[in-house]
Amino acid sequence: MPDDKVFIFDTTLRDGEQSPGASLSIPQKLEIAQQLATLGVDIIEAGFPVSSPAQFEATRLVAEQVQGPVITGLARAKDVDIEAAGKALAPAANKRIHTFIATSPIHMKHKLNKPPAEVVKMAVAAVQCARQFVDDVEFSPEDAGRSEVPFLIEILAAVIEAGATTLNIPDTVGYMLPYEYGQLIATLKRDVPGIDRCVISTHCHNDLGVAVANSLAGVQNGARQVECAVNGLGERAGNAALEEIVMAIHTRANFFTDGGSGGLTMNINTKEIYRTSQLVSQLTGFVIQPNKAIVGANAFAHESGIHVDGILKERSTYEIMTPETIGLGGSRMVLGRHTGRHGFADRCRQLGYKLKDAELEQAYARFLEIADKKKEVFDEDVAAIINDEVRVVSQVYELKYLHVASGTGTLPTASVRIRIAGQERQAAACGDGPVDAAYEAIREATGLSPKLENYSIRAVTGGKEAMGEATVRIIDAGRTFIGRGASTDIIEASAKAYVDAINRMTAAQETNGPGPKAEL
Ligand SMILES: CC(=O)SCCNC(=O)CCNC(=O)[C@H](O)C(C)(C)COP(=O)(O)OP(=O)(O)OC[C@H]1O[C@@H](n2cnc3c(N)ncnc32)[C@H](O)[C@@H]1OP(=O)(O)O
Ligand SMILES: CC(C)C(=O)C(=O)O
Repeated sequence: MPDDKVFIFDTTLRDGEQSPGASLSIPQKLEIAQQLATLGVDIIEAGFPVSSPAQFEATRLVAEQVQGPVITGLARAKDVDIEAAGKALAPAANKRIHTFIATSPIHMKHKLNKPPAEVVKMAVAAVQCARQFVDDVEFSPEDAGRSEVPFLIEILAAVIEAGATTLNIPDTVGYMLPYEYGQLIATLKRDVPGIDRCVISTHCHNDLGVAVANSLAGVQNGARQVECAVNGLGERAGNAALEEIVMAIHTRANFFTDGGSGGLTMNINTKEIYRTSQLVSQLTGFVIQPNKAIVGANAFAHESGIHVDGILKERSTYEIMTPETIGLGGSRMVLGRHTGRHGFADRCRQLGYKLKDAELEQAYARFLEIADKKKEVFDEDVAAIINDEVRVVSQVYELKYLHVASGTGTLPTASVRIRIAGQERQAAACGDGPVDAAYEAIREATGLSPKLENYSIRAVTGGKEAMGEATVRIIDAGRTFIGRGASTDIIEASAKAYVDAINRMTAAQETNGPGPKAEL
């Protein structure tokens, strides 16, 4: 077995699913298992077969249908558990039984109510029983992190003799710190007789927020299997997050020196990481926090002026890995109160605006005012800023009067009066809702019917006096125009936005010049 390969053991479907509220149906488990195989994990822990008929069936179906990874199931050090695991795993081409028993004084005394010698006997018997079903047997001394090291050495030596092939060292309650966990792995690797015939594995929980750091310390000290779960799912604060482990090893491969061979390898196709993370989040309903490493919405987002400037000049100034490596389309440049001139100018260019220096300065000043009021400034806002600040459009159409009637059991109707080049025209119309009715009446009054492509409204200020700001995007003869309107009355804001877009469309038609992507 090459010593520079790290095996990724995914326990999303077993320990991950033990997260309160994360339960998955059998088809959902199968879907995740197939994606884990596409991601390239080496081992999938599909469930705890004895614990329920659904767990048994899910493990059996994963064993039957998922090709590639080794499929494993968990079993206590009890014949009934091991037999259930053996049966559920039978259809798998590559299978492993993972059996465990607690070894810490606290667990042995209070939970198992058994003396250490009996625990050793149960562990040995469990491994021997598992070997009757499979050649590949993993043993875990549960709560190893709080176990006495001489006892760990004794029980691990005994299970190796009994036929265990992987020795997993769980920090079950996330108690250990990285240096300590690394030293534990180094000690076991050095002192357990026969351990060189086995793979040493980490299984770290995140109660102190150091599950990934502990796992990496384990790898640094000779562990070559890492147990982890997608998005860090798992009991309590979760397990080591698969995506973080993989990208740490991928990005810093040479840090984990390995007898001079240069670095560590894995079987993972990192480009599948984002897709896998999203799938698990959607199916479990566990939302990913925006600042989560690797897969959070902000993991490859930049807003601060100095950072964006650096990134635009050379990506590696602020990105230690590329978003493409995990299967994302690219980095996200967010416009907000921290954006600098370089970032703003770049976005204007991307949107198709060619601004002179003075125009850019004027637009940037207005942008900062808006950014101070909003968390994020969108492309539509940039278009509106440039429209308002830089390109003053003549108001051919002006909304003079608007009346809307709508409510439960009422057909929404609107009447408008619009001033068009000095003359006023009135119209009334019905619609699917008050905004639709108002737009229909405006179309009627102006005689123009551009296609409405997008409509959005949001509160610009807080409280019950909040200003609503409507943004519309209309299309005419293949050209897009953005209009904006603000009012404390959201229907009025919507009508103003539509009229604004029509004015921009009319101005562009009059000059008939080639327009950028979003017309001014
Ligand atoms: C650290 C971990 O993640 S361990 C895995 C945790 N996962 C789960 O618990 C999965 C869901 N669990 C279940 O479905 C159930 O708890 C079962 C089917 C496993 C067992 O259910 P029950 O038989 O009703 O027992 P219960 O869960 O209440 O208690 C656990 C029993 O197993 C014993 N036990 C716990 N771990 C082990 C072990 N590794 N080997 C042998 N016995 C064990 C306990 O001492 C207790 O035995 P007791 O009844 O003699 O006191
Ligand atoms: C069963 C073992 C590996 C476990 O989940 C733990 O100790 O956390």
